[in-house]
Amino acid sequence: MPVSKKPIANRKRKRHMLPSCRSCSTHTRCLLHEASKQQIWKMFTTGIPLQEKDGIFPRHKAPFITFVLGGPGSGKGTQCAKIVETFGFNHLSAGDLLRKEIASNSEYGSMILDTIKEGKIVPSEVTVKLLRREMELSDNHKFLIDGFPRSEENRRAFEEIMEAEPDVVLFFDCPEEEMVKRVLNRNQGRVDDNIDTIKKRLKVFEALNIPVIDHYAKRGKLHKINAVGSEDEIFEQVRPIFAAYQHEAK
Ligand SMILES: Nc1ncnc2c1ncn2[C@@H]1O[C@H](COP(=O)(O)OP(=O)(O)O)[C@@H](O)[C@H]1O
Ligand SMILES: Nc1ccn([C@@H]2O[C@H](COP(=O)(O)OP(=O)(O)O)[C@@H](O)[C@H]2O)c(=O)n1
Ligand SMILES: [Mg+2]
Repeated sequence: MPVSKKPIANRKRKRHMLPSCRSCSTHTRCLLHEASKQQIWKMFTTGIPLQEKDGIFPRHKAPFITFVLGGPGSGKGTQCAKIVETFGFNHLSAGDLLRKEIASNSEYGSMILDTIKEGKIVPSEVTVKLLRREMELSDNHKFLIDGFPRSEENRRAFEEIMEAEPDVVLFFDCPEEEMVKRVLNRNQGRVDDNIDTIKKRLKVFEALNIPVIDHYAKRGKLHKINAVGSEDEIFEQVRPIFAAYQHEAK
């Protein structure tokens, strides 16, 4: 699955420009600090660029947020790669960020690993912090947030912490049989790509993710896509959605 193509040097430069914080010992932890968050999100939500005196490099564009939903193996990651290529979004996969956290031996690593093996949902606070850090570091204001929110708890945590809502929500609708087949053939060495975990994940999807999908359908934000067909056929359903928003998202 593709990760951000942003050069590392760029990330370091941005971190360095963030305000130093009396409560935190490093610039990285400072990203999670309330004051920094409020400044960035004040600008994100009002669209008013920050001044140098605000302590962070001025940005000029409000974020354009897309949530990408669908069951395990429905093709979210595959279609996100195509959207990135065609429309230039920053792809943030919640699952990839959690897996990176495991690989980096973070304090949450073993809890995340156990949760993923069980097909359950990691506490929202952890996932939203990871997403927030990536969004704060991004030079790109167009975000594809893949595999999130997976529960009403995820959704509410994002809204509260980020003080933002998605502009667009995509739902890749795929029959269970097809999802199971795809996951079992995925071949990426994932600990959760086995029949036991996939069965649990499908139950969790029905119980926790469908209510989120219903929520956005009621709010008129949901774009339901038939996820059966070739990758290109599916992308031809996705393309017009972003083409219609292209002016707004620029
Ligand atoms: N339209 C498709 N038809 C068949 N296989 C697909 C299709 N789209 C993706 N796949 C394959 O299915 C597997 C799951 O796709 P992925 O994009 O990882 O889904 P998700 O992120 O929703 O779990 C991958 O091996 C991928 O190559
Ligand atoms: N918002 C999220 C996203 C993923 N996850 C965890 O990460 C696992 C893999 O998510 P993923 O998005 O990479 O999975 P796919 O739908 O791509 O197969 C999920 O089954 C959850 O255990 C989570 O807890 N919360
Ligand atoms: Mg995925």
